[in-house]
Amino acid sequence: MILEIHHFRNFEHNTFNLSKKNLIIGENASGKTNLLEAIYLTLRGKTKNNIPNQNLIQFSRESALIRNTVYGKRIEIMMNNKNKILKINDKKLNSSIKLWQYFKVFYINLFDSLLLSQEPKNKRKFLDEIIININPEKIKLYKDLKILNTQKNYVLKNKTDKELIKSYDIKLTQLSQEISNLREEVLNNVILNTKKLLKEESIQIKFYKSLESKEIKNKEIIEAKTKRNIINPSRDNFSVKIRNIDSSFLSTGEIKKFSLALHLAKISIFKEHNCVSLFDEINSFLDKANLDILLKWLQKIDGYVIVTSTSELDLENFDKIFL
Ligand SMILES: Nc1ncnc2c1ncn2[C@@H]1O[C@H](COP(=O)(O)OP(=O)(O)OP(=O)(O)O)[C@@H](O)[C@H]1O
Repeated sequence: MILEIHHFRNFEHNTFNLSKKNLIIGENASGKTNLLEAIYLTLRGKTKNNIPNQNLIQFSRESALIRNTVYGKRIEIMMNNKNKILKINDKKLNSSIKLWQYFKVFYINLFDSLLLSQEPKNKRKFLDEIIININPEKIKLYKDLKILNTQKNYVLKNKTDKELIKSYDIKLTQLSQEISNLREEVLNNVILNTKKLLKEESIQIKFYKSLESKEIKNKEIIEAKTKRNIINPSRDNFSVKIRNIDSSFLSTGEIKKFSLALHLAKISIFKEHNCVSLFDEINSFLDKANLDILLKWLQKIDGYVIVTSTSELDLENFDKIFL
């Protein structure tokens, strides 16, 4: 991977020649996160948290440019305060969604390493990212769901056309079931890999489907009262038990260990060679034994693996780059 960065955050003009496995070492504020953000931006057309352009362009500059040559593709992203222009092999891309077909990208940071202590929305996001990486066409399911949801909400607020609501419910039920089933399927794969990774641990993961929740039984009353559609998969969730103890009772170190194990298990579903996995300072709070288990697994991941840290890590065969 050859990464060229101009006027992006703390990088003035920098070129990085990255091999398949890299450990980026740098002090606080040396630019580790910015480097990973730059890579992610070229592979997804936006930063992980959708940061606006003006915060990405270097202070007092008008524009930023990043080029990335990876897996036989040359991606270029130029941004100014108003827009981003994305090119792939010198051809302009109108939608960044296309990038999902070319690359599988995973970016795990401190926030992701606390997944098990987070709200259900983030757990659904975790599963949806896997689904779309497996098959980018599935984005359409989520788009269709959003449209139907908005339309039904409009009907609920403005009319009392029961027949129309019924027809929306049929379509919404199908879509919700399809999304929940996909989530359950990918979660089962993640569980399998997590169990392989943490050989000695007893880990139980349970998936809850929205359409099987108790709210659905009182659908009519709730919808009449709130004027909002509840036939959707937005109450899907999963719970994790370790040695029969719910994850909410785990220590911070344990939450990190098991959350990272889930992320590593997720990435190891992808055996293709167009994967790029980025890990931003995931080693804090972990004791040596747990860190060793995770680093061992990390070394088995296919494709590009780029890890940042403020200090050396025991990663054999990783090239070291000092910022
Ligand atoms: N738009 C910008 N223009 C110039 N510099 C910026 C811009 N945005 C952020 N920075 C600076 O970039 C520097 C590096 O930030 P970054 O988050 O990449 O550091 P880091 O190496 O990940 O640090 P840490 O180890 O503390 O997480 C910071 O000093 C930050 O203030």
